[in-house]
Amino acid sequence: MANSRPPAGLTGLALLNNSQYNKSTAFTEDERERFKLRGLLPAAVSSQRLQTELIMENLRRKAYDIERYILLMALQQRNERLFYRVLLEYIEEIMPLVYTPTVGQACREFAHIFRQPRGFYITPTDRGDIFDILDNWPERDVRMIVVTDGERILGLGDLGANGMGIPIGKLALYTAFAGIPPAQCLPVMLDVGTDNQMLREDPLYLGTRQPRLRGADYLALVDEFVAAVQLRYPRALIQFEDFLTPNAYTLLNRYRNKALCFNDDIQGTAAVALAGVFAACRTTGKAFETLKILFLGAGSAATGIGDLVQFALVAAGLTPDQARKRLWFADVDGLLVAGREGLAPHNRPYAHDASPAGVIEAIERIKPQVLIGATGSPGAFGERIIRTMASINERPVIFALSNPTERAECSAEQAYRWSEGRALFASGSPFAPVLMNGKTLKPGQGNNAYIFPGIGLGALACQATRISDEMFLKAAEVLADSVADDDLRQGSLYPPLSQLREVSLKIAAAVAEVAYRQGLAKAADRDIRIETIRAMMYDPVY
Ligand SMILES: O=C([O-])CC(=O)C(=O)O
Ligand SMILES: [Mg+2]
Repeated sequence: MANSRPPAGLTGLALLNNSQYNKSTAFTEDERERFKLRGLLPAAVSSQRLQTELIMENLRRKAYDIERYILLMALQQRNERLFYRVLLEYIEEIMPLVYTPTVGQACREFAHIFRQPRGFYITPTDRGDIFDILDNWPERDVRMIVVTDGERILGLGDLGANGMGIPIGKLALYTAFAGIPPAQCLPVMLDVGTDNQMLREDPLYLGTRQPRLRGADYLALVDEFVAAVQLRYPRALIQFEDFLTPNAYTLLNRYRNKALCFNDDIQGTAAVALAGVFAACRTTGKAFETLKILFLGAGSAATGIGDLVQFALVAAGLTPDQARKRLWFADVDGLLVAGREGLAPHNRPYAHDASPAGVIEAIERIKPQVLIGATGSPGAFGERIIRTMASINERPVIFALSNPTERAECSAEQAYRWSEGRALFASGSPFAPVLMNGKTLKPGQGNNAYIFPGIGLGALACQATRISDEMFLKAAEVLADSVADDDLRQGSLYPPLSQLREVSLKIAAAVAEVAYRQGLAKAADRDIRIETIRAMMYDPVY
């Protein structure tokens, strides 16, 4: 879908200041005449190609990634199509700047690098008015909403209203990889306060300067938000992002059967991890249903993966009980076993009858083929843990999923070094290839960016009414099947980022198919071929 001509009457400086239609120096002679731009631009007529190179030249001149982030956000504010063109053409270089890891730093410093508002902010004082104030948003056809309350931003903790960088970054990926038009995307910050004292004391902090709203008042605010969205934007999909675990589960369970929504950290991360496990089976030759998996971390990402793996094991023929018994969880205090005090509800199904054990002892006892970290705790995979995994597995599968890079459980280099290059390693944030014994090993990026754009696109394409577990399982299968044998040989369990748009399309078509099969699709036209969906996608070319 090419972005069309400016609406009648949008001319002159107003056109140059409109990020959706601005082409800046690339307006042709003819357009300059028609749109009253003569005199407002230097004489040379540029092209989007040349402008792309200009952006890259300026970007590479900067000394810090945070400066590059600021440059790219400014570009997004003034020339949307150029921003997305740059992102798509230089994806390996740009994605780590607008997404993890740099977006993590951008959130930390959000108030200090603030230039212009973007997205929609809701505070406790808006109680009772949310439907009305949503009318202030200029777009009438919002389809994709990413909302956070900032309490668990990546592995960085409570960043309050600074967390707005995350919905903005996720939606940029929705447009780039799923072709959701920017005008249909809405980033939302539920600014219910922060318990991060340092932020509240920062004079530049831009959020509500009060302790977090909790309990019934919190739920009432989120209820009102979801209801207001359903009324204002009945076709919109709500993606919950970076909520702290208890709220993440509470909200998912509260709305999943009432609204078109999902939680990316629970369900998106689960599907990307499951896809990595499927792909690893292709390398190791082990049957998926014979695997045992140990999770380090007992938050929403870890148990989200556990729940989807269990679902997949049952789909592969195991009973729920047999499936659960293959999955073990540990945290800093060791194995989560039955009878341990203070177990959260989402952990209980996986707290098996066993004696307590530290992580190393647990690995020796359980002999898992797969170790998955979602702890937010850097260095959680120390040398002994990796070596123990490597001593019991020819090809140990090691996922260090915490973000950003500085929070990863171990680095790619460590996983390879401590396993003599045998580990099948993936991480949530990018790591550079590693040279080991003359062979280049390319770690894959096991990030939910491989999943959520396709889920969203598929759901919107068929006007899904709900997002189901089957959709995530299917997405994981499609993603695993998209990994080329060559990539597997180099150690990557995921396709290269450059294939994200194609992968998202394949996932979207598969998700729409599942939706029809499950009676969860409203669109009358059942023509869900990839080409039909491709034709709906936003194309940032002028
Ligand atoms: O944003 C990312 O890179 C992945 C993610 O959802 C998280 O770490 O919370
Ligand atoms: Mg997240």
